[in-house]
Amino acid sequence: MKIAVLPGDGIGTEIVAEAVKVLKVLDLPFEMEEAKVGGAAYEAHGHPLPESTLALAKSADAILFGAVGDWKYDTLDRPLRPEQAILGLRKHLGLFANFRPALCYEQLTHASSLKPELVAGLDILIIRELTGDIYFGQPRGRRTAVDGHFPGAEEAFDTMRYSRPEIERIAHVAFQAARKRNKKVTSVDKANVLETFQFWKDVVTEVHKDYPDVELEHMYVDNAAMQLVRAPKKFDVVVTGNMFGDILSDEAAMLTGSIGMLPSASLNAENRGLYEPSHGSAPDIAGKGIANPLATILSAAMMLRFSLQQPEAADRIESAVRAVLAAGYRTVDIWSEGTQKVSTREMGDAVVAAIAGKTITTITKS
Ligand SMILES: NC(=O)C1=CN([C@@H]2O[C@H](COP(=O)(O)OP(=O)(O)OC[C@H]3O[C@@H](n4cnc5c(N)ncnc54)[C@H](O)[C@@H]3O)[C@@H](O)[C@H]2O)C=CC1
Ligand SMILES: CC(C)CC(=O)C(=O)O
Ligand SMILES: [Mg+2]
Repeated sequence: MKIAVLPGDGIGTEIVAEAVKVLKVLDLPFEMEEAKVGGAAYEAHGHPLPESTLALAKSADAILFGAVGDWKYDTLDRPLRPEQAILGLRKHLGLFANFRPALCYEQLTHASSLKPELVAGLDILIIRELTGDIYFGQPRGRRTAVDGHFPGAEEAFDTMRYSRPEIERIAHVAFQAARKRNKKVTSVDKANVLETFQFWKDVVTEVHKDYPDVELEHMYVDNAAMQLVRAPKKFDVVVTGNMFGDILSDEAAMLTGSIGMLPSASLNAENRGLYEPSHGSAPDIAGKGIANPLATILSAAMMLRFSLQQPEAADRIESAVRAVLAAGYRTVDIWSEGTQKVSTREMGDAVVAAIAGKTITTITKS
């Protein structure tokens, strides 16, 4: 078994190093091979997703990905920007189903910006369609407007589109996931304005006929954004398109305490997957050793469960994360009074120690 390790840029290298440490302590029969991606690959090879990196990703049983991007690349032509690497991997590998579980760990109830009673025990799953929508739709570009409010003016345009099979397959994923949970799917759309999302709603409703045991509700995205912070525990599985899912999952991250707590799995039809934290490369904190590595470590656990058939090892990682949080270890993004601020590396070390069965020093509240 081979894992392709693609750390990327910014905090990507720092957090992936901790996840790799955690995977190594499990002593499982797989090899890891690292390659550059994003801005790091652009610097080394002139392209954010070089052929060699793509070939490694295609040949591996699973991919552990950090994050890509930096403000300094924002003036590059779009095909050369670091973000094209992750978009390219999703497209080339057909990674259409993105699972973003938002769990509020008991110890982090007070780390959320919401009232503790709103988030205590939260366990929702956002399923984001990942290879369609306005992020991939063609045509797109710049041109001179021939109509609209300002004919003759320079304008930019993108294309929002979804085909029936694209919607059907993600809807099946969502209903099947809900069957293993609390049997409720909220399909988020903007059917009141966008034809693409009226179609989305119609197709999800048709697919629902195969799952009479699962409750389906439809919600407009603006309301969903509001309900997520009003009463998040009313959701079970949320299924939505690429752009709405991108935005809502960052919002949901704050229900868990921090974007540094939200892992993700992106799967294709063969259940091969790419595993990455839901956040980006965080250039504002890169190099400071303060990034929270837990989303990446928890993504590695998802990788063991979904792609590498190692559910016990995944459980061990998740239990270790609970143990270090219970012991009071906190990176700065989840720190609160009475807990211990630790660095990215110290958090990784604590998870490794917990897996190895070593006693973790409990930090007592002052
Ligand atoms: N999958 C990917 O590779 C993604 C890449 N990006 C790229 O990342 C770059 C930065 O984008 P932003 O909009 O700033 O989003 P971001 O997710 O990188 O950061 C947003 C905020 O969250 C904080 N943050 C993120 N991860 C954290 C962690 N593990 N621990 C503690 N704090 C954390 C950051 O410090 C920042 O204040 C851009 O180039 C963007 O395009 C953004 C999202 C996903
Ligand atoms: C390049 C972006 C589409 C990445 C992102 O924001 C995400 O996947 O959440
Ligand atoms: Mg995002």
